[in-house]
Amino acid sequence: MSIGVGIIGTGIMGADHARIFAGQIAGAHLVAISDADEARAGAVARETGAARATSDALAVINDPAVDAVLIASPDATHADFAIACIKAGKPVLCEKPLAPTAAEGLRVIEAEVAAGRRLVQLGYMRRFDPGYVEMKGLLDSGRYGEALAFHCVHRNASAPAHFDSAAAIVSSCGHEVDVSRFVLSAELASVQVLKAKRSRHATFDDPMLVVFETDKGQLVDVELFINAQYGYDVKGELVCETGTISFGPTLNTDIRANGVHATSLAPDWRPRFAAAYRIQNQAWIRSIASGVPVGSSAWDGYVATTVTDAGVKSLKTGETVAIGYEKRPGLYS
Ligand SMILES: NC(=O)C1=CN([C@@H]2O[C@H](COP(=O)(O)OP(=O)(O)OC[C@H]3O[C@@H](n4cnc5c(N)ncnc54)[C@H](O)[C@@H]3O)[C@@H](O)[C@H]2O)C=CC1
Ligand SMILES: O=C1[C@@H](O)[C@H](O)[C@@H](O)[C@H](O)[C@H]1O
Repeated sequence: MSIGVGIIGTGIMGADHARIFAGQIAGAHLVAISDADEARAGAVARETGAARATSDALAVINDPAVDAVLIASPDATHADFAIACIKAGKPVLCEKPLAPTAAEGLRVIEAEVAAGRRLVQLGYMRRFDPGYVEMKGLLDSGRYGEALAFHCVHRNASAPAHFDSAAAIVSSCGHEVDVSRFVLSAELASVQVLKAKRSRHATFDDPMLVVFETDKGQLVDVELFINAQYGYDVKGELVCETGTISFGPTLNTDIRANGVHATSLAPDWRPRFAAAYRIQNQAWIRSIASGVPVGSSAWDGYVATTVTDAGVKSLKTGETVAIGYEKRPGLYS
């Protein structure tokens, strides 16, 4: 059986997901595409072979030929569309974040708990990135002892027009929140956000250093630099008791010339995490067929928003903020 997929939002990410579904995913076919800009939806539908294009997201969710929905519209729309999918009984792969704040994210948890089954997967695709997966596997093997600290670097070439300091914490650093919980199998207990000297290319606090302490006493530090100019660069180094684990170079081209040895960098996240998006989307389709959820759940999405809420609070004061969570419902145990 082939699963009919509908996509909401066909900007940078939605169009990329549509191309991934059109060319690289088994067991699924594109049915309907929506974007507030109908012409944009139409262009992506023509390019990817989706049957229908509309400006009405709810028409996609309620389309009888759509079995599952991918949400790639702006952050503030995610919770309402995810809840509409849950009410329609349709599995949904919702781009991160679950919502801009934990209060909004909790509404999705309530809807899913009321439905009594897991329908939401969050698009924290780093859980499918071969580098992070291997890092977690090596840590879990026990060969290097306990993880003590996790150094992370998250640099973008330039910020989208709508970005500010809080968006950098929610939308960019949210990835490190999710992937450090995944790699370390730990919860984040506190956060402190420190502002570095502001780059003259930035209109908000950039770079920032975000420091978390886990419930196991480990430190996770994230250099967040959204206007780094030179390219997209994501790094991670795990410091363990008897060794360190980091993932390899980000792109494939390796140049030796003029006395310099250089590795090319992606301009943004799409080429850097191409494998992760493809593996994530394929895993989502398989999980719909098998009924076994994979990846980040709505609960993981709620946790990430709770952590980033605390980060935004720390941003204002510079103080360390303790992070408190709601009780985890049995659906997510
Ligand atoms: N997992 C990842 O690595 C990444 C995830 N994202 C997430 O993906 C989402 C989309 O980001 P981008 O594609 O960069 O944004 P974008 O601005 O390029 O695209 C958003 C699209 O949604 C459309 N839209 C707005 N309201 C809508 C509505 N009510 N119904 C249907 N369409 C609507 C807009 O017209 C636009 O075409 C965001 O939530 C963002 O946080 C973005 C970049 C990378
Ligand atoms: O999710 C993403 C963007 O929204 C965000 O703006 C970037 O910083 C991330 O690297 C990318 O993966």
